[in-house]
Amino acid sequence: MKVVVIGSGSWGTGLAQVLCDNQVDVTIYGNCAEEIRDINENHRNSKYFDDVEIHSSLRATTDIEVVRGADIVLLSVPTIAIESVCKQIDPLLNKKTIVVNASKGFHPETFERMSCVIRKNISEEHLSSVVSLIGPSHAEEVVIRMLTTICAVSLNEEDAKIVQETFSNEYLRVYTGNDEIGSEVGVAIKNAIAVASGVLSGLGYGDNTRAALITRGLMEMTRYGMAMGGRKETFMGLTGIGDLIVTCTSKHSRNFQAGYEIGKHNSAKYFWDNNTKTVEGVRTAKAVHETAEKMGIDMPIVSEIYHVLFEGAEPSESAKRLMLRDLKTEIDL
Ligand SMILES: NC(=O)C1=CN([C@@H]2O[C@H](COP(=O)(O)OP(=O)(O)OC[C@H]3O[C@@H](n4cnc5c(N)ncnc54)[C@H](OP(=O)(O)O)[C@@H]3O)[C@@H](O)[C@H]2O)C=CC1
Ligand SMILES: O=C(CO)COP(=O)(O)O
Repeated sequence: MKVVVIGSGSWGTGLAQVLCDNQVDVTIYGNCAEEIRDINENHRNSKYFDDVEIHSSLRATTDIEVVRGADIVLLSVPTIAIESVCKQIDPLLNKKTIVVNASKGFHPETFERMSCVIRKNISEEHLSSVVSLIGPSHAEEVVIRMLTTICAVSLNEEDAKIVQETFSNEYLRVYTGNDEIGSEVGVAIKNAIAVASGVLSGLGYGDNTRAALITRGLMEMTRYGMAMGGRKETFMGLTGIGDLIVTCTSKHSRNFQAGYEIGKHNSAKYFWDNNTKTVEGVRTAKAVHETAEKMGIDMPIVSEIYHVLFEGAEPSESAKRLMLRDLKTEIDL
C-alpha cells in the first residue's frame, strides 16, 4: 500500500506520522521547501509544532510526481486549494485511487462540499472513491499520540473500511460512516461556530455562554445539514457534536483563537490585518450565511459571525442581538 499525503502543514504531518506508526509506506508532498527540509533532516515541523520530534522514518518531497502509483492520496490542504491540487494530480494518477479528504469547509466560490469538488476534478478512471477522514482531532494532539477518534465517511463502504484499517491504531480509532452530506456539513459549520465561541470568550463571557453557544450551534448545524440532505443522527456523532465540542473549547483551535482576538478587540479588523493561519470558519460563515439566506434557513449565530467578519458589525452588539431575538420554543429543527 502506497500513500501520499498532499500538504506538509499541521494536519498532513499529523496524519502522515500515524501511517509511519502503522508501518505504511507514506510520503508527504509539500510546496514549501523549508518545511520539507525540516521534516526530512530535523524530524520536526517547527512552523506548526513547538518542540515535537516527528517519526524519523517520515519522508517528504517537493516533487509532485510522487503521487504516481499511489493507492491512497490524502488531501490535507486548506479548502481553498483543493480544486487546484486535484487538477494538478489528476494527470499523474495512473490507476483507480482512493482520494481521502481531510479538509473541512466548502469551495470558496461554488460553496460545494469537498467530496463534490474532488469528484468533479479527478477523472473517473483515476478515482476509486472519495473518503472524508474527519472528526474531533487537533493535529497538535495527534502528533503527540493523544487518544483520538475520527470517522472515515464515504459512499463506498469498502473504501471507507480500507481507510479505517489503514489509519487505526492504539491512539487513533477510526469509525466508518456513509452520511457524506451530514458529516461534511457538520465539520464545516463547527468552524464558524468555533469562531463565535472564541468571540464570546474574547468579550469576557464564561461557561454558561459557551454551553449555550455549543447547544444552539448544534441546533443550527443540524437544521442546515438536514436541509442539505444530511441525516439528523449524524449531528450527534463525531463529525457533529464531537467536532463542535473540540473546536469550541480548545486552545489549539485556530478558529477559536481568531474569534478570541475579534472578541477582545470588539472588531474583526485586527484579524483581517494580522491573520496568517488557516481559519476555515471565515469562508464557511460566508458560504453558509449566503446559502441559508437563499434557502430561507434560520442560522442566527452563523449570520452574526458573517456580519462581524464581513460587514463590520461589533461583536458585543451581535451577542446582544442573539439574546434579544423573538422568544420561542427550544427544539426548532
Ligand atoms: N490542523 C488540524 O488540527 C486539523 C485540520 N483539519 C483541516 O485540514 C485542512 C488543512 O489544514 P491544516 O493542515 O491545519 O493547515 P495548515 O495551515 O497547518 O497547513 C496547510 C498546508 O497546506 C499547504 N498548501 C496550501 N496550498 C497548497 C497547494 N496548492 N499545494 C500544496 N500544499 C499546499 C500549505 O503550504 P503553504 O504554507 O506553503 O501555503 C501548508 O503546508 C483544513 O481544511 C483544516 O480545517 C482537519 C482536522 C484537524
Ligand atoms: O478541525 C480541527 C479539530 O477537529 C482543527 O480546528 P482548527 O482548524 O480550528 O484549528
